[in-house]
Amino acid sequence: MARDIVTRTGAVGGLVKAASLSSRAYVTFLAGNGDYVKGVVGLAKGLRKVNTAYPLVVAVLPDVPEEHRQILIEQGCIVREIELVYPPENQTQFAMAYYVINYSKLRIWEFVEYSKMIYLDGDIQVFDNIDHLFDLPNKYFYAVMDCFCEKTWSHTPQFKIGYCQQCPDKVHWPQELGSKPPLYFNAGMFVFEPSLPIYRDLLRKLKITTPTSFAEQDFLNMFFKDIYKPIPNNYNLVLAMLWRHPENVKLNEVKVVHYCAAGSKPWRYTGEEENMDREDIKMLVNKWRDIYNDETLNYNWGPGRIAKSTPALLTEAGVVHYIPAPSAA
Ligand SMILES: O=c1ccn([C@@H]2O[C@H](COP(=O)(O)OP(=O)(O)O)[C@@H](O)[C@H]2O)c(=O)[nH]1
Ligand SMILES: OC[C@H]1O[C@H](O[C@@H]2[C@@H](O)[C@H](O)[C@@H](O)[C@H](O)[C@@H]2O)[C@H](O)[C@@H](O)[C@H]1O
Ligand SMILES: [Mn+2]
Repeated sequence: MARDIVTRTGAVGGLVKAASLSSRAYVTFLAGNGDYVKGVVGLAKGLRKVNTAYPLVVAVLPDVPEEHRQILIEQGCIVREIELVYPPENQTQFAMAYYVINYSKLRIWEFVEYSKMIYLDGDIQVFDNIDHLFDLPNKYFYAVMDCFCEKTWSHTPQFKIGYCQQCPDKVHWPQELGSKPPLYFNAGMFVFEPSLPIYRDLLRKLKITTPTSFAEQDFLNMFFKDIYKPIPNNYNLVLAMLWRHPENVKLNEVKVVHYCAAGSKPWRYTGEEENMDREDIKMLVNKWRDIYNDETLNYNWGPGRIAKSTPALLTEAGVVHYIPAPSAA
């Protein structure tokens, strides 16, 4: 492939193009001026801890303040501003009101300077190296299957009859409901190839698609249903799996944890919500915090210049804001 490009577009252009075609990166998404920036800092440090060979790109909406962008740059992230993507006018009750901003995740298909990317939500942590996923065959969309058993799914036929793709033999899909729903992925983590034609097709189709409760996750499932390939739960442990399908979880083999259950965001965890007093949840929250607070995982800018510590987690006196001073070096 790279050789073809060099002959077609001349040596220099071709080499540059070939180089970019082989470039890979992790990418996450950050919106607002709230505390999700801590999630992204934790993710950056977690990827460093597992010695990934690839950078972390952060797609930020315009409302992410300069102070937060600086914190991310300080931690070695590549910060790229993206524009908001509005869903079509709708009366949809999203499962979470703020899901409306999640459509902006679609902008990452425009990052064509990368040949392959792994998208990770800001509330995800990577505890084992997953760089090998970049070598999965191209032209497919890889992600972990979601679970339909949380009450966030109570509006769906699956939930109402107790059907879940995580245990398809427990409650069979009844004929009278028509064909079984296609395999459905959690959009907190996926392996994809940026592409302008796909990007344009996504935005064009979004304009004519009625939004539904899981916002861009539902839309991405519709859009990629013909090329979606499930990967093992170990690559995106949706926390609810621990109490909904414990038989499908081997905690010591889990590589990626997705803190998406209500009350589980480690940077604001109090332990008060349902299931949050479980020992496995407490262990996973502490694992995330250990990485977040580990100063040795701060970005190393070279001799004598290590990134300063990250914004402190909630302290008794409330959040301690950290504003990185411009470096002397
Ligand atoms: O105020 C917000 C809400 C969401 N997000 C981003 O959007 C992703 C999806 O939202 P969330 O993870 O909360 O959804 P869940 O996976 O819990 O349903 C987050 O991980 C962040 O990357 C953000 O940056 N700021
Ligand atoms: O905007 C829709 C969101 O939908 C997904 O979260 C949901 C979903 O996984 C449900 O199945 C769970 O029950 C629920 O807890 C969880 O929040 C993605 O994680 C997130 O990135 C984002 O796409
Ligand atoms: Mn999430």
